[in-house]
Amino acid sequence: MTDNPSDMPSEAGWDRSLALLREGYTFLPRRFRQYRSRVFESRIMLERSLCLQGAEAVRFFYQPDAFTRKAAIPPTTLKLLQGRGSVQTLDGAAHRHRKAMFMSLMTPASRARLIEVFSEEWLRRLNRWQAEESVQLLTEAEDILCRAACRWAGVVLPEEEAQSFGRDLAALIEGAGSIGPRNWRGLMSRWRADRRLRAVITDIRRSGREADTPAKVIALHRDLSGKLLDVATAANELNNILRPIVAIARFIAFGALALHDHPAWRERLAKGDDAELEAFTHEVRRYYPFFPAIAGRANTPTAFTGCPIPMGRRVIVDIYGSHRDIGAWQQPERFLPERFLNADIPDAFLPQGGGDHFTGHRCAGEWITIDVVKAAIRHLTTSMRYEVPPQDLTVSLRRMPAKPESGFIMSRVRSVEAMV
Ligand code: HEM
Repeated sequence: MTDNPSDMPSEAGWDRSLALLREGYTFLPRRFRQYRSRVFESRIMLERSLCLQGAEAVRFFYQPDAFTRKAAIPPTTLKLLQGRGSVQTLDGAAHRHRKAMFMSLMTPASRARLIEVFSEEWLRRLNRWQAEESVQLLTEAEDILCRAACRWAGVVLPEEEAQSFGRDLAALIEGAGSIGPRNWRGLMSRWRADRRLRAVITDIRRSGREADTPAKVIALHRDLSGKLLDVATAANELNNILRPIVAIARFIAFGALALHDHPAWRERLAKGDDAELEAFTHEVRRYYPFFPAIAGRANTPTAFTGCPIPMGRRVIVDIYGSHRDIGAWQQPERFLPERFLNADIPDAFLPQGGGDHFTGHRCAGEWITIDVVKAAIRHLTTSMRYEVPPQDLTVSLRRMPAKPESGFIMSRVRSVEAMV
């Protein structure tokens, strides 16, 4: 392990961005292994960047106010994900103030309401699935989640627009980890989604709608100087709760894959033990690849295990590799939900960031994600029966964001209710 600056491995030569795109989730872990170090320097996205892995790196990176997310990721990725002027691009008091607004949408009652509409949409769709020969879970879950998210947030969509809006939000996620056509499609979707959501914000402000929906909370939020957010920023923040809810479809598809690969767990979960369901959900978020890494820039000069980090230096924390780190996990290559039963959650677990939800940049929607994945797994194990026909269920580590290749196809879907 590297403990002093002179030992820090450094990749000399050319920029490694193309290698990163080619190697996907394996880019960082491969180099940590090769250098036998939890820190190395490389030139990525045209800039010297320090790459870190493991529990100590997570604790270091998530020290309060240590790293800004400003200009830390390429503009094309930022545009498809959090967007300019979003909570993620803020720091200090301005960040905490905006983050408090997001966290006010994450109360137990608000989360329960989302799960209620999610389950209604799922069961409605289940009726339709019974008439189909087969369905693809990933795209179906994206559509269900878009409808549920809009109902929960108070974004009213005519039926004929609901599906295309869901597709646009899904295209933002699909395009974020790539260059070329997938990214361009995402940019077009971004333009359409922005236009639609700006109209929603303007309408709420004009009509002064009564119900306290998340969309209204965002539309009427005031910054620290008491001013409403400009319409584009408010629409962007509304997108920042809708799009990531649609993104949960990936964890649902991975959850279905895990049930398929581990039938003993399907039986265990059908008994409805909440602690087991939660452990299974955490293991799905650990085991399967989603966000590969988190990037930030040092707010002040600092050092990691003796390696100096000048102010402004980009630091990249490896999520996928930290989830497979043998220093933090026993048998990390195996899918073992038991590891989360009656055990503290290790610091090296950061599928949605680390640190504090309220004061740091940790994902505002982590609790919602856990709730939704649990609800979906509950439906897959108790509300329905289905077959898994032959298909390509491989998960390519070169494709970001990853997914089961076939999107997880289910056939002969039957509602348990219809069977009794
Ligand atoms: C689908 C699963 C999700 C994944 C994998 C995910 C992942 C992440 C990650 C890695 C971060 C960055 C943390 C950092 O910069 O340190 C983040 C931030 C964020 N996420 Fe999520 N997220 C998910 C779902 C959600 C949901 C459902 C919502 C809202 C309903 C949400 C809203 C946000 C917001 C607002 C931020 C910015 C927080 C800040 O900068 O303070 N995410 N998420």
